[in-house]
Amino acid sequence: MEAITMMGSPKSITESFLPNGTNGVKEDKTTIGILGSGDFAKSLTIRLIRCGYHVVIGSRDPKCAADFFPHVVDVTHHEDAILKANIIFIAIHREHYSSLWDVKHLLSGKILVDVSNNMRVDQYPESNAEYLSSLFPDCHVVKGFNVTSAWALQRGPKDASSQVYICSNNVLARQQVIELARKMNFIPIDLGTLSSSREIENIPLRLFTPWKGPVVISIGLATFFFIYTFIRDIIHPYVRNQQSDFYKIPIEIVNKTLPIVAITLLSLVYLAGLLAAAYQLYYGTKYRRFPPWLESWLECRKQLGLLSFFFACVHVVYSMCLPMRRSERYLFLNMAYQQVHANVENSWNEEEVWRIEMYISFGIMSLGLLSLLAVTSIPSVNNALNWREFSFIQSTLGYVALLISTFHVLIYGWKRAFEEDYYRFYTPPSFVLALVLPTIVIVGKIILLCPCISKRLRRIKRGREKNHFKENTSGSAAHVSPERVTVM
Ligand SMILES: NC(=O)C1=CN([C@@H]2O[C@H](COP(=O)(O)OP(=O)(O)OC[C@H]3O[C@@H](n4cnc5c(N)ncnc54)[C@H](OP(=O)(O)O)[C@@H]3O)[C@@H](O)[C@H]2O)C=CC1
Ligand SMILES: [Cu+2]
Repeated sequence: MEAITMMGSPKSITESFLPNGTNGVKEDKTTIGILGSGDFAKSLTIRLIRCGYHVVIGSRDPKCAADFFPHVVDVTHHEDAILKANIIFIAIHREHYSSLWDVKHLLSGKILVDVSNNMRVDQYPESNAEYLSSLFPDCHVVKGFNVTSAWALQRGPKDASSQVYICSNNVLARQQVIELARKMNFIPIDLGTLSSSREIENIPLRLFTPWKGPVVISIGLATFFFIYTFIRDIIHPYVRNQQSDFYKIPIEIVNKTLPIVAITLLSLVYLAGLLAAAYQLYYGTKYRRFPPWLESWLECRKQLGLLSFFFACVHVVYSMCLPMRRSERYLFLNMAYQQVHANVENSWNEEEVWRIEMYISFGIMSLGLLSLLAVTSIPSVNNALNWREFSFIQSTLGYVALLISTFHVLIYGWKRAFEEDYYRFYTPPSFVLALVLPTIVIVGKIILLCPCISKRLRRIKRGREKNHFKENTSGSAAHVSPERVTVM
């Protein structure tokens, strides 16, 4: 641990600067300094005051800045503020850090909390906190609080759900700031040394990173199947028979697209695991790294699964609303009229009745299973399960869900696809496209379940294969093995 010299009241960093600590501040309250009087400084001040701290603001123009702070806040010059506090938040942008150069001698030994963010990921060669530390090597720079917004800070300590990531090269300074964060009703996460600050600075710039790939895939699939179904079910009949079915676009065409996307995404979840198993079988080891594309695919299975669940849910809502449509009523009345006209008393068709009953039943069952998979992917639920239980639900029941969904699609489409119109043989109906991937996955799983293959796979997973040691010493351990990653 490096030697620490403190300016201001406490002589050692081990002394507490927090409320109820014996830091020698005249008032019972601990003084926290903030340099800068912008949005973040204002919100931070409010939160600190609410949590029982005394705040001193260091500003270039204290007179002007004082108007924006409650009267209990001491708004003063940088020099004065630095002398009055030992934990000092640097609430100014990185570009202006060097303006503190003049007060460098006063900052020596203080804990500087760097709260800054950047505009872009990895904007500068070194993180802002590391830059601050290089400017003021005699200070203990702690990175933190940057993941919270000025708005979230103002909402007050009642909203005690937000996490803040803290790191510093000085363990005691880090502990002080962690304790401060806790007292401010944040959940502090200790990320170790200042080298983590770059990662912490990149956190607020992330925008649903793990979701990007799966969302792009879903949108791509939805667009493709929508256009395909539109051409096939609307444009083709129009060109061929001048039949105008454009009214089907908002509901029927969309509702044909949704289940295809749902089942394709669910197949992608399990296809990744199958490919990983095939890879391990091929190389005879689990200690070989997967190619990067497969690794990323395995890592986004949860998002793919949840998106599949989302599309399935929307499909259910659309399907339940089908009878509400005016078009459905007209078609129904027309059919009844034609039936009367043809003098048919009873149009009951046993085969059709069974087909639809089975179709709906399989649909409900697959939605039930998908819901179960989605619920067990919630971290708190997932933590309550042991690995075997989790793997049973996510793997075994997941495959059952895929099988049932496949039946659901098959029962719906087979009759319409092969009996209605000859042109359907030339262009595969959407439902046939929807069945390509699930069929590959189900057949792949059946092959893996063959006794000789599953026995070999089990040996590989237990690390008992002959070439395991050879591969292992080459240092290419698979970080994402198929059984290690959350399936959904
Ligand atoms: N706003 C937010 O929600 C969040 C902000 N942050 C970080 O907090 C820091 C402050 O952000 P924010 O309050 O929004 O920014 P503002 O622009 O609102 O305030 C910055 C403050 O820095 C001081 N300042 C401006 N120019 C200079 C200069 N040339 N030299 C010295 N000091 C200067 C000013 O204070 P004065 O005139 O009193 O000297 C000014 O009020 C930034 O690093 C930002 O990344 C982090 C998370 C969220
Ligand atoms: Cu359906």
